[in-house]
Amino acid sequence: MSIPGARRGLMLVLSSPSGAGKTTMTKRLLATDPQISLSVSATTRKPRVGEIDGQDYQFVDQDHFDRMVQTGQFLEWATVFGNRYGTPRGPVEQALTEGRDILFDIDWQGTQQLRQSQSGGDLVSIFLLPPSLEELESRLKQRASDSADVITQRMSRAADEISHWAEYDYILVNDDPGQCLHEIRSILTTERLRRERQRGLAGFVRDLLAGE
Ligand SMILES: Nc1nc2c(ncn2[C@@H]2O[C@H](COP(=O)(O)OP(=O)(O)O)[C@@H](O)[C@H]2O)c(=O)[nH]1
Ligand SMILES: Nc1ncnc2c1ncn2[C@@H]1O[C@H](COP(=O)(O)OP(=O)(O)O)[C@@H](O)[C@H]1O
Repeated sequence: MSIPGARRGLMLVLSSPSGAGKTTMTKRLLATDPQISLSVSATTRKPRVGEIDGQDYQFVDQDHFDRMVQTGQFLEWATVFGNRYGTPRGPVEQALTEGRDILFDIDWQGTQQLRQSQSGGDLVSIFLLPPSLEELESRLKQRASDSADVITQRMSRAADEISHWAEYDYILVNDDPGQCLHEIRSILTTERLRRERQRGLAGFVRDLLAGE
């Protein structure tokens, strides 16, 4: 009798208003869980100091992005803060087929599109809230990667982004980062065990009952 092990991969989405901690949680999760890999988005945004092309984002110009749209290379794409962001289709489809999990740091527009896609059943979505708007602003300032204008623009969009909270499966308040990571890992552990994701269960139970 073989114990069921292989399962379908899942798509774990992390969304939040800018500055609430998606990138921080993404990096910590990737560093502690070898079974999940990041969907590297393409963007027309300019790289921040320390961001690596091909690792944090695939940085492309507007023409290149348009060509990717026209040739159907995106699973979803959206305009956020005046820049375009999109999820390349190929690596996601390959990961799911091979039973590997994939992590997305994308906004509510992208999450809606993934939910409606063919792979919508493989989606698990988490929305991160900041403990307060004051704390959100102080995190954006402390990150020191954006100009004052950009920070104002991101703060003015925060309420709009937060208004989509109820579209997500799980809501976490990112106060203590260690606690938040623990909660994300707990969700992942539980979702991996869902009956419909486990392959070979029916055969396992049949053999179990037959005493084999
Ligand atoms: N729809 C969509 N949104 C994305 C994608 N990649 C990043 N985003 C979102 O775009 C927004 C801006 O990202 P970024 O410029 O890195 O700033 P951040 O908010 O500080 O992470 C965030 O809400 C990201 O989650 C993508 O491929 N698709
Ligand atoms: N729980 C937390 N407590 C305090 N600071 C945090 C926490 N999570 C993230 N930060 C800091 O806040 C800033 C914004 O976080 P980041 O992960 O870049 O957010 P996002 O990707 O959602 O825009 C960074 O400087 C990060 O180090």
